[in-house]
Amino acid sequence: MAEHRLFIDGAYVPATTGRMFDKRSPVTGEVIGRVHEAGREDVDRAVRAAKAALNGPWGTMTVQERATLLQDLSRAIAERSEEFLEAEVADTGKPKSLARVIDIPRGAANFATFADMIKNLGGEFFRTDTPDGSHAINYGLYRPKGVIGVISPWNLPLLLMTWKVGPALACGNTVVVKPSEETPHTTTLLGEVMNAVGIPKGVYNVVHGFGPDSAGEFLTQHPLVDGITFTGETRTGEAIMRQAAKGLRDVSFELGGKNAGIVFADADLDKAVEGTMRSAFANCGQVCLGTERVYVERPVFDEFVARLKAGAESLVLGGPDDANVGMGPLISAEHRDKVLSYYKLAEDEGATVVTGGGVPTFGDARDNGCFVQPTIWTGLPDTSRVVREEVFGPCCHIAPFDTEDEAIALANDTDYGLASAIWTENVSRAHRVAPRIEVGLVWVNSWFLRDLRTAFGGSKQSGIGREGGEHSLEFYTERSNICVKI
Ligand SMILES: NC(=O)c1ccc[n+]([C@@H]2O[C@H](COP(=O)([O-])OP(=O)(O)OC[C@H]3O[C@@H](n4cnc5c(N)ncnc54)[C@H](O)[C@@H]3O)[C@@H](O)[C@H]2O)c1
Ligand SMILES: O=C/C=C/C=C(\O)C(=O)O
Repeated sequence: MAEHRLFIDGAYVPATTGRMFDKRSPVTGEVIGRVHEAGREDVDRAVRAAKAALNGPWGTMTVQERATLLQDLSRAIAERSEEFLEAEVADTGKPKSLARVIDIPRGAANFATFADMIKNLGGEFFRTDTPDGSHAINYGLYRPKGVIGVISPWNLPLLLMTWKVGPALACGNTVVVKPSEETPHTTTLLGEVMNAVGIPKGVYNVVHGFGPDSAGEFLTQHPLVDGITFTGETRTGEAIMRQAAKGLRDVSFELGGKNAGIVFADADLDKAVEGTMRSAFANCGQVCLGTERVYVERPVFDEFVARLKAGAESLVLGGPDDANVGMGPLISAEHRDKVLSYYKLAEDEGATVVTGGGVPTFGDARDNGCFVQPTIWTGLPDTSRVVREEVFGPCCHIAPFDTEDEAIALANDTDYGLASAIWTENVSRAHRVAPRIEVGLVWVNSWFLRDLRTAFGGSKQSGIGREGGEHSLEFYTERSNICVKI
């Protein structure tokens, strides 16, 4: 059975608490790992190691040397991709067919992309006239922010953790990562790769544990942590922001969503159905960008609902190794209880259950896992909780609309502002509607199509700040302006 220790100052160490917690398989419910739970003392050691590493060989490396190391790291992840794949699917239960094309390659790309970008980071320059008839020159420089606390979730563990660690290291910072308690494996494994390629000790540290009164809180409260980057639930973001307020530490947050898909009658319905299938059910609906509200123009409403229903009912459910499987389990029994509570609530609120709404039976060990049926509802009012709250499961509600303005108003009628997908073949309409959706990311005739140079993040309660491309470099650095009187 896998045992996940902490990774501090380049070495795997047990937690000083002596405590461990179980990691269960979402596919069968069996215990598949034991995880060391870091205490305040362990987190303090990790943060101090990260602080010290800023002044070690890492701190004096040239940008070119750092970028070369990160390219080596990216290649090493790709070379060990089968190992990362096994670790990721064991923790999450997601299909290998998905993790092989999304999670693991992005783990490698997140280092390569920012290794390239950092080499081209320029700066601003101004020539300033002075009253004595001479002038001054002002130029901007970037420094690493310092020790970055990285708190990551369980839905895309390696992808989302490296999305932060990649640019943080490219900018010369050091990190202490607290991965989700549900998915400790790939973050721990990455420590081996860091050592193998020669990233100096103390640059990458991992502490395991939970949030409140555990490693997450100890890390975000630590006074030597200079910045905190967090992906997870909106309510957790609020708690972390309070913790970061002490000492005025900077935060970058990627939070929840209640994302709308808008399907116009002029859409290519094949594309719209295929895209909505992925956005609602991929990763068992556990993607922050996923579509949980679909608005469909009335003339194609019935056909769209029927085709999405057929698609959902054709999905094969099961474990990671079966190539026919299109949907795995939810992450945990606890999360399944939450999702099933929304399935029940939808019925209590008067939904028509188009398909699903329950738990599949397999007649084997998977019955002890965390599977739920892909589920589609219609008929709920805009005020219902199921239409307003993030479920984070394989489900969506579909409602009709009659006009473009109505579709935009419905899409914007939410506390969240992460992403949206618009389906139309009318290019003018696409450009007219997309800017009016109050979200950080709008996809037209696609979903989760990523270019890592672009701004990524959410408005309203979906986040604070943007990461991606130059936005990541902005968050993970401090600027100095140097003013030289001539
Ligand atoms: N916007 C995005 O890019 C994005 C991406 C992925 C997931 N998400 C969101 O993440 C959520 C699902 O992930 P989750 O359930 O792991 O989220 P979560 O907020 O429960 O946990 C995320 C991390 O925060 C830690 N944590 C919890 N309480 C803490 C505290 N008080 N102090 C410090 N750390 C604490 C957890 O241990 C975990 O590592 C969904 O809401 C989803 O929308 C958003
Ligand atoms: O579940 C949320 C997915 C987030 C994806 C990214 O942060 C990304 O693709 O960089």
